[in-house]
Amino acid sequence: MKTPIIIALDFASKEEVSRFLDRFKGEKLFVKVGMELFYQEGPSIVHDIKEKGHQIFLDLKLHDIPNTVKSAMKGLAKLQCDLVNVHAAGGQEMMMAALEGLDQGTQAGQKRPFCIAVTQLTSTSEEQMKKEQLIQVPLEESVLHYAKLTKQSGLDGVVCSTHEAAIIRQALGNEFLTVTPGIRLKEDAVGDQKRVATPDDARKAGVSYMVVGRSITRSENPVESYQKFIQAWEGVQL
Ligand SMILES: O=c1ccn([C@@H]2O[C@H](COP(=O)(O)O)[C@@H](O)[C@H]2O)c(=O)[nH]1
Repeated sequence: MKTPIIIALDFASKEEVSRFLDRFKGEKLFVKVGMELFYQEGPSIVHDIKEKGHQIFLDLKLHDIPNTVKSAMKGLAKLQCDLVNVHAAGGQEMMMAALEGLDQGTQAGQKRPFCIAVTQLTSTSEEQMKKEQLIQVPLEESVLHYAKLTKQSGLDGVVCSTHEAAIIRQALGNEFLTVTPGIRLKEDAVGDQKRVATPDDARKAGVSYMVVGRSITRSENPVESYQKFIQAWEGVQL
């Protein structure tokens, strides 16, 4: 079975990443490199992690004018990650430009990375969205709207919370990826996340991948915590 978990490597240095990955003793993982790590270490961190045989989601959430996003994606394609992303709020023209950049930057014989779009961040509540973004529809409707726009733009899926994953699959099909952060075991601290769910909820909603960060990376025993998440996904009572 493919791993249902993407581990968010929210570390500040490659040494911390190395120490963390070494604990898994060669097990092949799907990991996420986000802004914190990429801005500290640059593209070499992607090469280092790929060399160890792990799959990579490069989570830089591009959001700029179409021409800038296209050029940035052309460069990022050369890193040969498995998954990259943009913000759907950047609009259809920007998302299409992201794909064009990826196509142009992908070398012959290589596979273009999957490209997904962030709908509403899992740290955003409906109340915040209405007050701060002035979007006066239910949050689920806003997420579904962005997901439809993402699909129309030709992208491969979205980042959303587990709570919206089932309606997105229903509307846009099982092939359209739903990648869901905000995953916690019942006993875990929620922190800054607003739309959280358990691995069991995520499996029932049919999500493609769960993203888990601090519950694994800040755990005293990350390997054991990772296994707990897999078991919880499989419906094992912990
Ligand atoms: O809507 C989003 C988009 C991305 N993220 C990222 O996922 C992880 C979650 O980490 P936790 O420690 O499990 O909360 C983090 O890297 C975020 O940048 C997200 O949380 N929500």
